[in-house]
Amino acid sequence: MIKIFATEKVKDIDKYTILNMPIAPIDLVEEAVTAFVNEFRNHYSKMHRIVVFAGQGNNGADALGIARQLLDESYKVIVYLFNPTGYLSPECAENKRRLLNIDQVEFTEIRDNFIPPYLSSRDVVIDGLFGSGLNRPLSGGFAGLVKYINSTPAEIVSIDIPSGLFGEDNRENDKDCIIRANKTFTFNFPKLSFLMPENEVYVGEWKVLNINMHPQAVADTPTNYYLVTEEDIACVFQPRKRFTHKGTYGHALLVAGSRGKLGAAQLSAGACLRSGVGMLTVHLPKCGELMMQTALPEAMVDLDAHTDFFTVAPDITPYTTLGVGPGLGQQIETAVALDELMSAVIKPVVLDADALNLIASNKDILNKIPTRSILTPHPKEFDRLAGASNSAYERLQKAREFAKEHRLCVVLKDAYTAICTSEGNVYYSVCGNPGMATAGSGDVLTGIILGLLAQGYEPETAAVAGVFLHGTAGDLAAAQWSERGMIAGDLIDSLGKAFKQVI
Ligand SMILES: NC(=O)C1=CN([C@@H]2O[C@H](COP(=O)(O)OP(=O)(O)OC[C@H]3O[C@@H](n4cnc5c(N)ncnc54)[C@H](OP(=O)(O)O)[C@@H]3O)[C@@H](O)[C@H]2O)[C@H](O)CC1
Ligand SMILES: [K+]
Repeated sequence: MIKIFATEKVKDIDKYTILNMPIAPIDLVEEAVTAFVNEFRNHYSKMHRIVVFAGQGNNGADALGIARQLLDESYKVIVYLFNPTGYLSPECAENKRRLLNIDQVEFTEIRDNFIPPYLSSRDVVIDGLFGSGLNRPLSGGFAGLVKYINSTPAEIVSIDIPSGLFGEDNRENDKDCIIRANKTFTFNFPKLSFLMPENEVYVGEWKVLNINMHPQAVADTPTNYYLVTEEDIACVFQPRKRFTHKGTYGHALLVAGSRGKLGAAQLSAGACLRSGVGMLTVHLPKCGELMMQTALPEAMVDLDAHTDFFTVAPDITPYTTLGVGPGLGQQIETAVALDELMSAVIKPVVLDADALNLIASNKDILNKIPTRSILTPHPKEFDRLAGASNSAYERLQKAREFAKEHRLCVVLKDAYTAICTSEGNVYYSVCGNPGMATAGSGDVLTGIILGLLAQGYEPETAAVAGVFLHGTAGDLAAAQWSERGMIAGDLIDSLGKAFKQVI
């Protein structure tokens, strides 16, 4: 897991690193500078003019160091250092001194008035005005400068974080006074704000660059936010032992489908079967029998009394666990049957789609859901459950509270899906792609998580690993069929390869 720290915690990690590595602050900056230049070189040739904007703190120190290293490599660079208060951090002052050692460097230090340079689409701006030390929204001259840079056609690359953007909560920020970068190269871990859809316009494409941090400081510094890596998922899975049988791997019950939405049941069931489950029974309205038995001979079918939708809670004794929701519909009889079903279960279940919509309009059911159950809402479904939010950040905080209050695991689906556990932790998966924004994709995720839960994985593990495998399958499907050409069924077809890649 990569820990995602609040920006103020980074300072503590820096301090610990400087004291215990030991490494001098100026050398830490130089590491950041080298990491940035190594990445920058891969994207921008010497054909571009590089215009560096540096601030007074260590983000500015990075910027001045980057200017120096790029000049050493014969890039054409001009540098503006903004120093309205006349104070530079020690590392910034030292990097200014080192930069000025270079003959004929084009360097301007601005104390008050500033006439901005003309910037064309061939220029690349390096934004090193403010980094993790930003402590209030930009105003005055800095706000004007940021607005000017944004108004030009120049490409913008931000150091660590776009200037003006906070690392976490931007609800109170002035949205016009934030650099709109094309790329952000950030140090050691993504900032939480990078994972919010509303900030994509500022962050652009982002990449984490590793610089030395003391491992003990990283290990000891607490956080509630984590980025899941392939290695984390690889070690979750136990090898399947030779002397095992289908009973070893659980018997899942999927309650899904209604007339016109039977495909959701089929997709979810297919994904569940491809996730290593021992047996799967699908509880369906009568109209789904032929389709399910034909499309998925591996699945067993348990028929509802009704022809078109779910009306009678099945006996759950034979099953290890159950998943409810894909394509279920929202009939009153379905709500009653769901209520009955939730009253009968005691072990964690997976709830998705219409199961969540029914719960949103019949909140009593919420109290009947077994603790540590997994809910997989997309943003609109979550808003129906917990009330509307003005931003993804606000929704995330609500999802954390909701998960803690109801002792559930909330999988908030989005470009970067957040898994919020009842302990208040959030696990992010950043694999997957916009090709997965297609009908049935969520049904597939429900099936995967159900399959893992039935095999006995802890609910939070099943949720995290399920989301990761789903995203990996999505990336494999996009590689084969393209983001536009892929459909949800391709995710199921790619699941086997996803397991092979991850484990
Ligand atoms: N481990 C790492 O990740 C490393 C990161 N590095 C780089 O260092 C910066 C963080 O540097 P820091 O000096 O802490 O902060 P900033 O450069 O962002 O600037 C802070 C100064 O800015 C002033 N400030 C804050 N908000 C505003 C504002 N809205 N308007 C004007 N001025 C503002 C603040 O001073 P005040 O006294 O006015 O509050 C600070 O002086 C990190 O982002 C990386 O780029 C290192 O290179 C090494 C390790
Ligand atoms: K910056």
